[in-house]
Amino acid sequence: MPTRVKICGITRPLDAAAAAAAGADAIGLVFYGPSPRHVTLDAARAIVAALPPFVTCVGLFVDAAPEEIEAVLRDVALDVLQFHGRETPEECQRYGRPYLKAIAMTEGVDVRAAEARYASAQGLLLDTHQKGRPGGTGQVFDWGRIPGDLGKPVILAGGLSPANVAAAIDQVRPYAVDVSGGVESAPGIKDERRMREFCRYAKGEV
Ligand SMILES: O=C(O)c1ccccc1NCC(=O)[C@H](O)[C@H](O)COP(=O)(O)O
Repeated sequence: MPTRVKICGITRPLDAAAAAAAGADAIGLVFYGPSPRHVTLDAARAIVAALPPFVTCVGLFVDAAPEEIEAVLRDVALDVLQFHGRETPEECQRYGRPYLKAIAMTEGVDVRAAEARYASAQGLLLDTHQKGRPGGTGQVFDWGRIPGDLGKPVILAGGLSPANVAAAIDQVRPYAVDVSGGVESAPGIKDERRMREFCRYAKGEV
């Protein structure tokens, strides 16, 4: 089975359609105000409407209030939630949707303990840790810190690009790869050619 690809931080309907055409299995919408990739409810609805069938839409939150998440869920057809903050497992699962828990790959992180704690998660998204930046850092972390015997699907994130995604997959063997800055021409603006390249390398087509 080829490695799945999630392209995160989509802010425009045309980028969503281009991501799907490039071969992305999922796209991510950032509902976190301080991010340059933050989307409004109107933008999110338009992006979802631009997606063909069978492309998963993931909504991303950072310690958001439940009322905020519920308001998004009422308006936007999200398939999966992704939590990048200090949300507890109970907070992640209260919406009755599948969810991914992002784990910041700090020096001393215990990924196995995180896996046990977030037993209800559909998968773990392992991302670079940078103080004050809960995601979208554009930086790679040391993939050697990922235990090889995790039971849950691993979504590898952090500084991936067409240039390094094949090596990352070779070393980590993740369930999926997640990219944002590595396929952009500017924050929040995706580059069609880079998305195509990324998907081809991730799926072993080159
Ligand atoms: O993308 C953001 O701006 C962002 C802000 C706050 C929390 C998460 C955010 N992105 C989450 C993602 O899933 C990114 O794709 C992931 O962090 C990798 O980003 P990059 O290193 O730029 O590929």
